[in-house]
Amino acid sequence: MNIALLGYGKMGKTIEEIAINRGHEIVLKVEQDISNYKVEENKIDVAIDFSIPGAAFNNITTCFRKSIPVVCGTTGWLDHLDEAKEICLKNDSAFLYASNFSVGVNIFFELNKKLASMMQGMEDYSVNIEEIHHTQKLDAPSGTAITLANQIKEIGTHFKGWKLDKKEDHFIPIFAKREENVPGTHTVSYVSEIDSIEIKHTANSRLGFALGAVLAAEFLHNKKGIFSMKDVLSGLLQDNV
Ligand SMILES: NC(=O)C1=CN([C@@H]2O[C@H](COP(=O)(O)OP(=O)(O)OC[C@H]3O[C@@H](n4cnc5c(N)ncnc54)[C@H](OP(=O)(O)O)[C@@H]3O)[C@@H](O)[C@H]2O)C=CC1
Ligand SMILES: O=C(O)C1=N[C@H](C(=O)O)C[C@H](O)C1
Repeated sequence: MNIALLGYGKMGKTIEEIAINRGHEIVLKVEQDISNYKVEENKIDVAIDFSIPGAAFNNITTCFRKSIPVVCGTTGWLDHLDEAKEICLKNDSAFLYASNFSVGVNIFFELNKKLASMMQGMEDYSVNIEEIHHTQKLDAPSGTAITLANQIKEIGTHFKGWKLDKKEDHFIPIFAKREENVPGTHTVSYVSEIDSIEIKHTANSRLGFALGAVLAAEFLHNKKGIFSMKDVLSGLLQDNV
């Protein structure tokens, strides 16, 4: 496949390595405002966006308008996600967004839902989420932590949403920490006076995120519509996990 990389930082470079190893070609690297590039001249099969929160929406909708399918992992721009999906469908293109592309985190998402439903009605426990990332990260909380909180909110009907770095009634607290060189660690804890129950995912490098993004791009090639990592991993993540 001919792949365009929208964003060529830590993730863009890791994706390039994996994509080439899997026999793909990188035909375009967008590192600044996409209007400075002649996107249509590159016979792009799929674009993969790991850029910055302020650029993702413009990058991906520019591709949709040229009927280029997009895999997007950029976090921190989700207020515009529904609008991006609309523009994708209007232009008969294809889109796959995930707050986290690693297979391990997608298994962790399933565990999170299972634990949230087991903890329903356990009033002695309060839930909180902690995420730890490298100090260059632009957004907080992480997109993955927001996905975890939204999953808990959908199951535990008394939650109205989440709050960053503070405890408030009816909201799930997300504590965001920044430490040198941490690729991404997420912990969901249920705490009572008697004991604590925790589930935790630790990324040891960026390879898992990048491999997942390339698998998603291979899945999206020649498709139209809106997809998720559940579609990519459907054989692996069965409903009865
Ligand atoms: N969904 C997932 O699985 C994962 C998501 N992420 C997310 O991916 C994003 C990128 O992460 P990461 O690679 O670590 O970040 P980096 O900061 O290393 O890379 C982002 C790159 O985008 C460049 N950039 C700036 N403006 C534009 C533009 N208009 N168009 C294209 N590129 C631009 C930056 O250039 P410059 O430095 O010159 O500004 C930088 O090189 C983040 O939002 C992060 O949260 C990260 C890992 C996994
Ligand atoms: O910025 C990062 O590095 C990461 N961002 C994603 C997020 O915000 O959840 C995914 C991963 O944790 C790494």
